[in-house]
Amino acid sequence: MPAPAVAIEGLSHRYGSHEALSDLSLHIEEGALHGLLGPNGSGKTTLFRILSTLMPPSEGQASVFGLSTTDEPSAVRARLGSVFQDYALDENLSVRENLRFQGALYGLRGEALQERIKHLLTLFDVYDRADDRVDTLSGGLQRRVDLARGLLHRPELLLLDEPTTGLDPMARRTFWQAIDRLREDEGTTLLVATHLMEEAERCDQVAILANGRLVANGSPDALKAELGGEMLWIESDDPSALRDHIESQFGIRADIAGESLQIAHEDAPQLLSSLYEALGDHIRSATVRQPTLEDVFVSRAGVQPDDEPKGVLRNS
Ligand SMILES: Nc1ncnc2c1ncn2[C@@H]1O[C@H](COP(=O)(O)OP(=O)(O)OP(=O)(O)O)[C@@H](O)[C@H]1O
Repeated sequence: MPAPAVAIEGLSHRYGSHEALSDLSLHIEEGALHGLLGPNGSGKTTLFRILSTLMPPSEGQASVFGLSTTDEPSAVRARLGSVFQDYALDENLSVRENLRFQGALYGLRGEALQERIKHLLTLFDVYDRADDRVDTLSGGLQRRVDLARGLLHRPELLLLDEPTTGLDPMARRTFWQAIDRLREDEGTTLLVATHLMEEAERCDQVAILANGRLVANGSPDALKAELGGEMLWIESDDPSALRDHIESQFGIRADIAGESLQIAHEDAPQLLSSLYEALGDHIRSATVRQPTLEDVFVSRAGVQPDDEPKGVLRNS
């Protein structure tokens, strides 16, 4: 069997005494679009730094297509590309100049480099802006140029760290269309950190990190099915008091999500009528619905997804 695109075994990382990653094991199959979800500070960037060979882990190992990130870092770097939140473009240079410069760092030059630049910019629908300075492009276009930059050397694995932060919904959609074209065209394996549930829904597999630990991993449908049955959302003036009542009187788990309580149950309507009977005074309103990935996140990570960090990009 070929090695998986990424194999992470027993990975831990400490900054001083703070454990940012804790005994993480995870495989990413070749050709997959694998999402990485987690609250702020859950260890996503730390994992990306280790995978991209920027630092060794404190314990455990990670390999990319069978190559160890610590023992064979240059071979790993040749096979992976990264597009991180702070994009790596020089705003004072044109799109083409940026890509030529980046290509040269990977030993690409001449006709082959020109062709590769043209191919990627055309694939991502920005070729008509090739000779414009980067600072004249909208945020959405800059992200697509940065994506082209990360792909110049034909990496088989691409790490994307919150690639659409700061973009409006339209620019986000266009960015994801570019990703779809990339997968069709080059079959690239993608690991993408995101805080957006609709982006995680697009992934074949989703891993959820909380406090440096892997708390869930599977396809979005499988993760939702694991919650079991339907979701009951209850609004209350005092969700934590209501949770304590429910847990002690009914012996079932309830998670607090903002002003609501979230309960997964195989017969949520029946449970709701029992709750109304016993604790009606504490319930402001309630809804029953099919589980979403956000429900999975709340249940596994124990917190609600973070709000979008404030971006400074101009959109379109
Ligand atoms: N260089 C560092 N020195 C000390 N602590 C660090 C360092 N980098 C990260 N940390 C801590 O390690 C933990 C994991 O951080 P990391 O940046 O990997 O999380 P993250 O999931 O990427 O967060 P975010 O979504 O906010 O980018 C956090 O508690 C963070 O404060």
